[in-house]
Amino acid sequence: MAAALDNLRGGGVVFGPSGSFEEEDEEDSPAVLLSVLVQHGQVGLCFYDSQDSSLHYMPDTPDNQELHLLVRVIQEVSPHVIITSAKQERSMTLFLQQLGSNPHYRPEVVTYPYVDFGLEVSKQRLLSANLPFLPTCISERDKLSYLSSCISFDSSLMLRAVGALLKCLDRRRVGVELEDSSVGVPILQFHAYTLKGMVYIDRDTYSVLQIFKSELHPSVYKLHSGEKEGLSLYGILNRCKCKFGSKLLRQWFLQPTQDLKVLKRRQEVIRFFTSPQNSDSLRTLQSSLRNIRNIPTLLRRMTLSLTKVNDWQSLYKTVYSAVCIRDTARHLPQSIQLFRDISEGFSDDLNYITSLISRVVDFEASLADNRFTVKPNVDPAIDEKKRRMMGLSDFLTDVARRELEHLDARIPSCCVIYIPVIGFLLSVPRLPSMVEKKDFEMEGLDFLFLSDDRLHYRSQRTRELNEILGDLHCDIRDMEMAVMAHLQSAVLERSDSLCKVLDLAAELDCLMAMSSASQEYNYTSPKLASNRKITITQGRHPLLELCSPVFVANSFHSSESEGRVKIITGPNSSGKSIYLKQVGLIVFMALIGSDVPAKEAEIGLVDGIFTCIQSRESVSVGLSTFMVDLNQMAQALNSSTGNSLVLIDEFGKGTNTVDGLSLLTASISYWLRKALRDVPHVLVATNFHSVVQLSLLPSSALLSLLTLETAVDGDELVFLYQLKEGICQSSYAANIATLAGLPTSLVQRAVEVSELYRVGRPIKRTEKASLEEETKRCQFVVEKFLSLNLEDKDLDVQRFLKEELLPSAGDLLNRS
Ligand SMILES: Nc1ncnc2c1ncn2[C@@H]1O[C@H](COP(=O)(O)OP(=O)(O)OP(=O)(O)O)[C@@H](O)[C@H]1O
Repeated sequence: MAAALDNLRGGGVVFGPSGSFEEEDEEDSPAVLLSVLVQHGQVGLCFYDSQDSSLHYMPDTPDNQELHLLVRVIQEVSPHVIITSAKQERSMTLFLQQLGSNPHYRPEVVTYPYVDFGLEVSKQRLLSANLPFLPTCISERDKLSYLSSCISFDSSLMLRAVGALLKCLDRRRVGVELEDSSVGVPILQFHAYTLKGMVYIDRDTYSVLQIFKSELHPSVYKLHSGEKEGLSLYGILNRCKCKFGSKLLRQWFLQPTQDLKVLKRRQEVIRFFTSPQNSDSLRTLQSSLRNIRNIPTLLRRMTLSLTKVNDWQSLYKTVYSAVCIRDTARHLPQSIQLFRDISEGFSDDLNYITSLISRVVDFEASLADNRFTVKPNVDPAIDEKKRRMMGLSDFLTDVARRELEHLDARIPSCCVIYIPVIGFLLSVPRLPSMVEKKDFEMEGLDFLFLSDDRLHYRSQRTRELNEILGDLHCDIRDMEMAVMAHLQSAVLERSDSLCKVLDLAAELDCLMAMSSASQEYNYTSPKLASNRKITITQGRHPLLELCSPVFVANSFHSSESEGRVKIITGPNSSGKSIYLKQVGLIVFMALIGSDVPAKEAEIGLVDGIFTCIQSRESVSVGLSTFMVDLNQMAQALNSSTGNSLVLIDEFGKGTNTVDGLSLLTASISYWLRKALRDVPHVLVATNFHSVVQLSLLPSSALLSLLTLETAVDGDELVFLYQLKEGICQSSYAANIATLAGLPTSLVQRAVEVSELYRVGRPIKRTEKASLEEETKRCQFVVEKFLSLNLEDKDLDVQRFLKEELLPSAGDLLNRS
């Protein structure tokens, strides 16, 4: 971190510690104020740029111990003021200390009490901020709804940082110094900020694409977190062997990148391990990786001298395994950067540490005694003391015999024992006559205690033994602790090498995990390019293909010549959403360096994946489902660029059909009317067939219409899941409803109403009698008919038919 921070140079004005400008002639220079909060490995930040009065926010993102991400943000933004909480995590304190020691860049650091970073306080500050683009009469509730489309309310750390930033802006009156005090600092626009090279993906996208999916564990009360990973992309790719590998993989998932250098570094390793002839190396390395333990925790314990026997064992195993990994990596092609880094980066310090530990620590004895024990021949003084300890029992028997000669004749036997800290004692059995404490007194002996019906005394002889032999046990212990302290400092001196092991081992672990998944699921290595083209040949959905016995692969081509805006229509359940998500997932996988489920793929790197797919209702701001939809659409419309991927599924169905359809049409038209280079890759799945049937969209070479094939077999609708060009002519809703098990009569009535509605004829209400009544009526007619005497000359059959049978039958016919 120190090196990275040393590279930081402030641009423009440098604030002095007092906040005053140091360069007078730059009094009007714009200022950038950055507010940041770091908690539990996550960074939430935002900054205000006074040049255009804009507020930029970065959704909460995981960062490592050294806060590399924050360093990069500060490098890129060069804030003049950094606002943070007075209550900080250790990583942030270290970060600020390092920042203070950089002579080239000295931003002013402002700390506010932790309460200024409260979530509710922040929301209130945001609501009362000067937002000139909002109408003055807007209600607080509407304001909150509107703001939730400008700034991500899901990222609580970032939102809390916004609160502190607004407080600072207010206090300093940035840009409104000469205005009346009632005029607040204006915020003219909100921007989502992503580091150069990073890809924007919000939390909803992670959830709808099932990149992560946490499920509550059934035995939740037994577990700490109570959560486990459900069926998700992370779940199927995470085959890491060490905890740090899994952690790094999660970070890669949360920070997809456009950096071709990084991605190609990952791809070359995956390509190597997916080749069947290298599977032996993969297995060898994976078995060594299993032993890599949490090095930072071990080192921290060492600095606090809290190292336990288990820690020494873990450290030894870790370093020994690291040496094995290095030896294996040295035999692998050194043209692959990671193997070269491991061969060179795993230094001889590791050999030194392993040989030192194995020479010094007696693991067997340590485990038996549950304390650090030194092997023989490490320290002659310890060996000598231990020898004396060993010979002590014979010697003490001798002493005891001589002591017995001087004792009261009633005492049948005695022994001399050694108790650590207390020293040597004379131990004699208690006689039946010894009842009271005064009975324990013996001449020339000092009574100490009674235990197990034995009396313990200090005698002249045991006093002498204490002086001559000292407290042997404690001495040995102290001396061994001194050896341990030496060993600790020898290890700590080489902590840099150990930390490097962890970083490279975690990277290797992730890449081998991704290689195993790629091999098992038959993925392919995508070609990465920095053009604006995405070509996926016979792509598959990585999760559905695992659950479905047959999966139909589909291709995706998006470029200026093949169209960048695709509208997919198709009956319900025909596979539209799956196709949309599969494209999103394949692009995402390419952006983390993974292989992808397709026959071939060429992915032009995208700067963001925006989704407008129904996920969950946002409880954080109390928005309706439709409002969440609109927020997502607003985000996609406002923030996507010509290099983004936008996935829209069923937008507009949360409101009245015509309004939903209009909003969807207007949104697609907005993109189609943009300059060619600004049109993102857009994929829209919709059940509003009128969008294409009524030709509501402007004609454009960038627009292509796709549908998913189905076939009708008699009354039955068969889904073929095959994508083809064209428009879906019917929703086949009736067939699907029957497939779903709705009563036939109900479906028939729905078809009838739908047809009447389509041709514009009146729809009459039906009042159907209950089945019971109908059966009664039928029975009545049949009984009447059977009771007729056809031979009766007076029988008026005509009357019977006209007056009794026909009205009942007509009634029945009308009702059926
Ligand atoms: N390519 C495919 N191969 C095999 N089965 C598929 C494929 N695509 C979809 N399916 C199956 O079809 C089901 C429905 O797919 P999906 O949810 O994508 O339909 P949809 O067209 O989006 O429906 P709706 O319009 O009702 O949302 C999936 O759960 C899956 O079982």
